[in-house]
Amino acid sequence: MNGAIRIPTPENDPIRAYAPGSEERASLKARIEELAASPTEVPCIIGGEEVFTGNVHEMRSPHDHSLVLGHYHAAGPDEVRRAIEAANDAWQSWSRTAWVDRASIFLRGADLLTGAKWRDTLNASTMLLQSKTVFQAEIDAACELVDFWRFNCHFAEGIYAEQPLSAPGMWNRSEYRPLEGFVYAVSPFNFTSIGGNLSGAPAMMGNTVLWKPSNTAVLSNYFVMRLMEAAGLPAGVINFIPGDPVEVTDVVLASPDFAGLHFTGSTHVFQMFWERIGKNISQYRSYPRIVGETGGKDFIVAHPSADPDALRTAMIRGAFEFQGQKCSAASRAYVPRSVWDRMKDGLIEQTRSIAMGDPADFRNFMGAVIDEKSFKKLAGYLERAKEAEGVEILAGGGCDDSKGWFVEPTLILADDPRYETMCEELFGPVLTIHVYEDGEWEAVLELCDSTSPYALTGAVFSDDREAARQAMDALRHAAGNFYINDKPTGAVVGQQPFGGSRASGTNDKAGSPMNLLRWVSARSIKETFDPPADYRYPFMGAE
Ligand SMILES: NC(=O)c1ccc[n+]([C@@H]2O[C@H](COP(=O)([O-])OP(=O)(O)OC[C@H]3O[C@@H](n4cnc5c(N)ncnc54)[C@H](O)[C@@H]3O)[C@@H](O)[C@H]2O)c1
Ligand SMILES: N[C@@H](CCC=O)C(=O)O
Repeated sequence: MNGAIRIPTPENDPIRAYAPGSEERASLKARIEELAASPTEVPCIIGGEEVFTGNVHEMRSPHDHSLVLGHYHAAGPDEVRRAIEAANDAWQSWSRTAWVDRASIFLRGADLLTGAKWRDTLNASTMLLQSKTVFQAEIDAACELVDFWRFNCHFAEGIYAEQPLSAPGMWNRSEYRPLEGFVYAVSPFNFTSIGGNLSGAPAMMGNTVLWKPSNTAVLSNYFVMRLMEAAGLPAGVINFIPGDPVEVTDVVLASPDFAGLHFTGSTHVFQMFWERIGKNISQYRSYPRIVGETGGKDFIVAHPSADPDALRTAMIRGAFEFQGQKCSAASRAYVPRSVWDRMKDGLIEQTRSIAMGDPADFRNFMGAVIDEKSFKKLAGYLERAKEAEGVEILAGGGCDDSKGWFVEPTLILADDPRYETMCEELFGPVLTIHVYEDGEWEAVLELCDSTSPYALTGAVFSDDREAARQAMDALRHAAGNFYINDKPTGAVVGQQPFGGSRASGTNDKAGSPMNLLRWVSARSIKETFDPPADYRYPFMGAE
């Protein structure tokens, strides 16, 4: 196509309210009922073909064990090899496909997702299999995914426009080539949009992809794959291969065509990937790009000038929305005694008032945690907290697995600021609070900075500008997303590029040009218009 094409200027997708009596509410509820009543058979999708491997696994709702939402067919080593072949075949044409054609597919996908058909399907499946409330599903599976695709097209346009200077007699150009090989996208259970972005971002930049979704989020992720196909994604560009993580990964990492890892998940899994890739390094055609956003132990630190009402609201929303299963969730708080005395009762009362249950009942604020493994891990922390000296459970602390994996929103008060729940990522609805004496502000900042190996998100609450500035400085490397007088969750694409450093990841900021740059390998092209025809420099030989 001739013409300097311009991507439509993106705007964040508005969050729908699903108000009682609204058409959108009725339509979403109908889709939830439909998906719950008619189980879905999820195949692998390899080279555009559905592959039913026969190695089937149930998909059960976390808030209702008896509800089977369908089965997915797991990829084994043969299917993974087929997916690598399909990705390599598709690479021949996709890596040469014009930017305008690649962009239009993702822009179309985003547009389709603003309509009821796809929006309801992605939201309903996220509510049913990941136990998200309507609001949490909407900001993730709908809004954030629309934003990832639209904003990334806009950012990619900026990358392609970045061109070098040309001295007289030449024309210099930067060509942003896709990587030579395929990208392996490995996504977590907790954000449907992350699956669409881990697979979509490299594909948008001209790469082909093997996408291994989390086994506890297959349903919504499968519909994301279907949506990309409906938007026109050619066969083999993204290959959807749910399966045993170790088995799938063994085959992927053994391929010389492995060119990049786009990972989001826990820190220990990412570190395992890094080690294995390092060990295999000499067998790859190129140095694989490694991008990983991982765990967090996200903090709220309050100054004596903090507004107790704003602080309480941020603690509750930051810690308990989506059952605390956000990498950004507030899980440790440092509160000065004077503020604590004014907020404690309200915090406990409001935490106890939280409605928990089936997300299909739109009145619930929380659903269940994702699976039995997570339930047991959380139950273990709560049991130990009940016994530990200097530790008090102020609200919650109970678990109930009779119908689903329900863990109560829990507030723990810990005298020891290095008690285990102040340091380790629990990934559940548990907030541990350490109360400090008002005069220890600077010491508490140092404590907050040094307590955990993570550095993902954090927030300071202060009505004193100087104190906020001190916190920003002292905690400069403690969080990749830092909030002043706001909860540490809920980053919006295009507004707060997301990611952390230290043990929290490579901080390549999902949904930003920094991330997209990892999926291209630039070629510098110099074209000389009138090449010299004599090897001697001008005036050579002259005294
Ligand atoms: N920093 C971020 O942006 C961000 C965003 C979301 C989630 N997270 C983190 O993700 C974690 C929660 O998600 P999760 O429970 O799905 O994480 P997880 O690490 O258990 O799984 C993530 C992905 O890795 C795969 N995997 C697991 N073990 C593997 C292995 N041995 N080999 C290969 N692949 C393997 C899983 O199947 C899944 O697809 C938390 O630690 C959270 O903080 C981080
Ligand atoms: N980007 C999301 C968190 C994603 C990880 O779970 C937030 O900012 O809350």
